[in-house]
Amino acid sequence: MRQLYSVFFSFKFKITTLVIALVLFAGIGSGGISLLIAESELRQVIARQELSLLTGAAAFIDNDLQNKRQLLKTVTEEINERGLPLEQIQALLETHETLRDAFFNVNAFDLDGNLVASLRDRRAKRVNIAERAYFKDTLRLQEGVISAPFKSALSGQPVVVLTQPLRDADGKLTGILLGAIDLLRPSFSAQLDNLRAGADGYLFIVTDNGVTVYHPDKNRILEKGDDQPGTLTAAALGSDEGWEDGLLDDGVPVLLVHKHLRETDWTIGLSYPVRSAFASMLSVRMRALLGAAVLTCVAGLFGWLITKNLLRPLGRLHRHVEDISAGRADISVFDVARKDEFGHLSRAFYALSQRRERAELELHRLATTDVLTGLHNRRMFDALLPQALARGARSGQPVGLALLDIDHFKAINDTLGHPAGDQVLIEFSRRLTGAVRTTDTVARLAGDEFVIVFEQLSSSTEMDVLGEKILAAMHAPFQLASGPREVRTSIGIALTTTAADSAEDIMRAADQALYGVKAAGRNGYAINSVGAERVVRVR
Ligand SMILES: Nc1nc2c(ncn2[C@@H]2O[C@H](COP(=O)(O)OP(=O)(O)OP(=O)(O)O)[C@@H](O)[C@H]2O)c(=O)[nH]1
Repeated sequence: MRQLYSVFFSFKFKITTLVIALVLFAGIGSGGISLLIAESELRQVIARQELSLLTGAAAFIDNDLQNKRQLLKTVTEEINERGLPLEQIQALLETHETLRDAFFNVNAFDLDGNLVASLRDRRAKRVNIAERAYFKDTLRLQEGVISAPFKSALSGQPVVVLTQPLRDADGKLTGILLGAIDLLRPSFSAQLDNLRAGADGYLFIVTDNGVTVYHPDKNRILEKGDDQPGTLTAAALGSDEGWEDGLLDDGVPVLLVHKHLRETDWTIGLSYPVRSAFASMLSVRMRALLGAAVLTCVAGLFGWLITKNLLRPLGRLHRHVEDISAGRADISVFDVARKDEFGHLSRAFYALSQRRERAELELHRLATTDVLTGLHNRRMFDALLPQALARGARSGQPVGLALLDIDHFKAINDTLGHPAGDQVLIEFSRRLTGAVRTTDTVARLAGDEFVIVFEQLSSSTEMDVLGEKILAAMHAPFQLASGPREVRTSIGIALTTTAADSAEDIMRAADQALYGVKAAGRNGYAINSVGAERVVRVR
């Protein structure tokens, strides 16, 4: 749990999360923008494609209406030119086979709107169309019109009629000729039924009043469509041609393409569900999302590996600091040659550690050195003596220890003052150090008490020479500020006899020897062996 917690808060985790977030942002951002652009382009392409399909359908209907109108006009002109009375029109109509193909029925009406001829049924019931708008319009305009779709009184079918005015030889109106188109008959709708947009798109035709002229669902023919803003009808009637987004009654989003017909006030529309219109785009989108997800995973993995690799020097630096703190390594492990930030950090740590090491050394020096003389102090001596004894025990060579006390030092202090006493102590130390080998250990124990440890003694007589040498070193008067001063010293020397002799043993023996020298009048040395009861007075 704790490990998991530290992973979450690790720099590595944060960087990796950042990398993934950036990749996601960039991926989704650029992918999304590309998809949007592509979708918008594709929408234009599809809409244009559908509009061209619709233009073809519109041209077909326009041509069909024009041909029918032309046919009706030709028959009307023939009637008018021949000055045929209304009662002879029935016979003439029956001679024109093409009328049967073009129209569901062709009728003639007199000026009162009464039926006078019917191509398909001579005995058709005598209907009156005087109140029909297309009848009135034809008489008023004295030219042919196309009616709004309506339910035929004769056939009961939804129809649209084309009219032409009939005239006598003098050019006076005598009635109208009317060609009916059955909106449910294949001759009108078959071609449109075949024109479909995809599997679930369809064509429809509405009049300017929003009445449905054609719809694949035949029940909707003659229905007045909802022309509220946002509906298919409103969109279709909105402009001459174009495309826009729409919604079906059941909320299905559709691409709506529409075009106004040339021959009449109808608009042909095409409703194409977005789902199938953009099926290829949607599949591209899915694949793009999948690709982005895979890319994100791969980027995350690479981000993790790269971050891990990049941060490796930081981990090493951390381990080095820990190792140095624990004393397992020294500061040379820092990689100060690196040129990057980790190099800067390593160099900073190196410098910091160097300063700390120097401070520690200084602290150690202060703790183990006698400030006045610069010799080892008592603490250091206590540490060094057992080491020297251990070395002697290993090599089998005796260890010698000389304990020194300046004779009547108190008198120097008392007569010449403390600073003169200090001067004597300093000069005494200098001469003492000069009289012995550099490998011998010289320390100031306290006040005017000094000690020397001798190692690797070749013979016990060597200590005699050393005693003499020290006495001789002090022989010349000390040059003090107050003038020259004789300084003498008493030396008690002890020698180890067995490897088991301890620091206390040899100190005690040296002390005994020193006591002996003092008792004998000072300014001399005596040698004692550890374990011996008698001090051998030498001088
Ligand atoms: N100037 C000076 N005096 C010190 C220092 N440390 C201790 N003393 C003095 O050294 C003297 C040591 O006196 P002792 O060793 O007891 O007396 P002594 O006169 O040497 O007598 P013997 O050793 O018996 O000859 C004392 O008076 C201390 O005050 C120091 O650092 N500087």
